[in-house]
Amino acid sequence: MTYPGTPLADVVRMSLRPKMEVSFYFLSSSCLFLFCILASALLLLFKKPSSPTILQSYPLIGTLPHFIKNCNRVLEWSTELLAASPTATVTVAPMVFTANPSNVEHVLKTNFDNYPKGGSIVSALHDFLGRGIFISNGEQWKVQRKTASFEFNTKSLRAFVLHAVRREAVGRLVPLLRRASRSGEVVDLQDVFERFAFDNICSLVFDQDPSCLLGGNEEGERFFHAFDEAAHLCIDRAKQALPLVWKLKKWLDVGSERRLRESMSTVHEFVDMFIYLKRRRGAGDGGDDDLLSRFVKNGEQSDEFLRDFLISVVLAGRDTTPAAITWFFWELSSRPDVVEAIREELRSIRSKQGEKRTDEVFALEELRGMHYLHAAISESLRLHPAVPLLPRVCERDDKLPDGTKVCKGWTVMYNSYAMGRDEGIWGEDCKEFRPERWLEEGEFQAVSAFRYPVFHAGPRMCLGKDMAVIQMKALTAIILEGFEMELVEERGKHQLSVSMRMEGGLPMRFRERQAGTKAFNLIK
Ligand code: HEM
Repeated sequence: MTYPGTPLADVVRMSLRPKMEVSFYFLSSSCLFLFCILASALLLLFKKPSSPTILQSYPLIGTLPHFIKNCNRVLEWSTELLAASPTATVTVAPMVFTANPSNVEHVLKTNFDNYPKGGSIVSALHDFLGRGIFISNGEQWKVQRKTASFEFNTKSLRAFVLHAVRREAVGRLVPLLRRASRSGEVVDLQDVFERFAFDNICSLVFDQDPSCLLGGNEEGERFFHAFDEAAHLCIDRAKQALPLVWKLKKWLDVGSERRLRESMSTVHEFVDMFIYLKRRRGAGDGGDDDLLSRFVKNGEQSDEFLRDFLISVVLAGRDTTPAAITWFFWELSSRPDVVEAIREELRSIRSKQGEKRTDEVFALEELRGMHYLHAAISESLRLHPAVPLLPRVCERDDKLPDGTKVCKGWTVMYNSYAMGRDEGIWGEDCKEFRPERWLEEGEFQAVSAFRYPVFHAGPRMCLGKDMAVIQMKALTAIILEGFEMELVEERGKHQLSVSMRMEGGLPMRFRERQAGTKAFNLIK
């Protein structure tokens, strides 16, 4: 394994530090470049774009000033532009933003091969994810997708997921909320959900329990923090308007790039160790329902393949589900009517169970039957998609269904946040949180994934969708049956990282419910 910070980079770094000898040529061309950027940024500040769908481009520097001005608010910026565009598509060459379902279908399905993953996000994540499913294309992606789809669709994996959720919820989450409700302590529910999800995904992927929710396992905490830091620093790379800056820092092995190298190396060490232990113990010996055991048992994949694949899966599932459920609980905190409707559905399912089961957690089939809860979760994801913006890179010149021209090498970015708030797709009440819009005669009705690409769409659609919905339903049922909750500080601003988190966390106070289930003492 080679990392940045090679001997050559060290030599250069050492020689640059004492006296930065900058040539006259470099200095003058840098000044000219900076002058162009400043001049254009000023122009941009005082001048309105001439067209709502094609943003102004400047001599020499093209659309760079737009990106520099908005690189820390790409989501808000692109949403504003899309709302003002009659076709819900805006060109800021070399980028096209779209919230148009026909364009989304074209890019994600009809012309799938022409829009692989690439660009700044892939180069930013490459050191961390290697050739993992999340950023690979072509044959490399197909092989992983095929094997993973098979495993993700097995009944035994779903049962395993639910078992892990129950164990974590009943053994850790409920006692934690009970303690907080008795002491009056405020709980950051976002942090709780993130720790819960990390424990959960590590059980599913490696059969390892870092017990982050308990906060008691030193090695588990080290793994949790290293993963968190590596993921966030990679995304910070992708957000920079000038990738050259992070590439230079990486080459010099300084600042955030040094921290990133260290955290990635910690994550890689842990995952290598899990693979080694699993191979040594032999899959089938003990717990063999986790993904790593399934891959070790079924194939002859190399350790490197396994590591890249597994880290990708952890990344895909670790941030998205907690972000989604945090926003859901934020919506619930101001909607007692929705909370009551969910409780009513839970009561009605419990009443079918008969007396002997009133203190048990719900089974898979019962969770599937929760139509209103499914509608409420989908409604929250519509307004607060965990992955609000996704890019694809165009391989050959193309034209989108609405007539937008896309040149080779350009990035097409679809914005599911803007799509979720689009009147054309959802009607006049599109800004309202109204779970009923998903129900027909009490049954949940899905919509086309191209109009609602919250879990992506087409051949690369999210593999963990069902699993995530099961997890969110089970968790919500356990919390709402057992506790009343109250938001203690105003929240609602988003913070864009691996997924769309809530800025400042979600501080909640809990109170045990008299009418809640008597105990959560059984793990089925
Ligand atoms: C609410 C929760 C979730 C949301 C909103 C979500 C959303 C998404 C989205 C938008 C993508 C496309 C990403 C891209 O192409 O760059 C994706 C892909 C993926 N997701 Fe999820 N996800 C969720 C939970 C999960 C979970 C829990 C897992 C695994 C246990 C998972 C596994 C994956 C994988 C493996 C891919 C890559 C698929 C491929 O490229 O072929 N996801 N997800």
